[in-house]
Amino acid sequence: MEAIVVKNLTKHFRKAYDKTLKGFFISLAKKEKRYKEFTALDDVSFSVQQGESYAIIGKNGAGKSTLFKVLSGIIAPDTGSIQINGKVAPLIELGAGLSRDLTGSENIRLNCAIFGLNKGRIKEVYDDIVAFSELEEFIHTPVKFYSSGMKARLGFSIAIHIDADIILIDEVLAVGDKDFKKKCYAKMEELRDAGKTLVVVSHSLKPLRKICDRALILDQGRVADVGEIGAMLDQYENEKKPKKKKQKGA
Ligand SMILES: Nc1ncnc2c1ncn2[C@@H]1O[C@H](COP(=O)(O)OP(=O)(O)OP(=O)(O)O)[C@@H](O)[C@H]1O
Repeated sequence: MEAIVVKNLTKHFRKAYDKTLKGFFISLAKKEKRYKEFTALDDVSFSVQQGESYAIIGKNGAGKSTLFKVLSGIIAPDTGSIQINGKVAPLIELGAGLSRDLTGSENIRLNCAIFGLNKGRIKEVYDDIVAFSELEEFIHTPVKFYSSGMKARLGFSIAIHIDADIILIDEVLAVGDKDFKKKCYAKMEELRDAGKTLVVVSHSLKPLRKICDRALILDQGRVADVGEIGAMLDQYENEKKPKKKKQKGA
């Protein structure tokens, strides 16, 4: 059975030509268009099977984060449909979902409640969340004083403990230290083996080879290819390599 079915998603953004105040008034006086339409997602369709570990790869600006935001319901697509079968834990932006003025501890309780855990279940998972995040010393400190790595630890730890069926992970591990990243990748393998569905965006391709079953390559908002992880990463890495200039006389 499919965990996620995405059909013909399109998302446009408006980009300002000239963001200065002067530019704004000049274009207003000239009755010019002040924005150009930019297509971040262009007719994107794919599906993720339940229990599958799925990578989304692509260059900077390819549309990966936009796709994740649409999948998590943070932004609406212009056209297309998304069907999600199961409870989603979105881990999409560093610190997203964490309230700056609340402590780590308060954020854990708040997020667990938002994701539907009852008091008893929150009590059960609370210690595991704190232990996995390794933030025991800072758990009563407001999150606004956390470093980006600390926020990533807390966010990841909450996301994997809220009894979700589908976990969306967007590059949040980029800021973590080496040991914590290793621990997270091992956890992701464990979650996959336990039958959870994972959708991962990362520029660190090596761990994806181990964790994921399939990958989708996004290129300028379009699906360039979908296939088995090894083949997709090889294809993507080869395309990324700068082409060697031909030697004269060669
Ligand atoms: N809110 C927005 N308003 C205008 N343009 C946006 C907005 N969000 C994203 N974009 C544009 O959409 C394009 C895709 O951005 P997105 O962040 O989805 O790419 P990405 O593949 O995640 O890139 P990266 O690997 O650098 O994180 C970019 O050109 C970006 O500037």
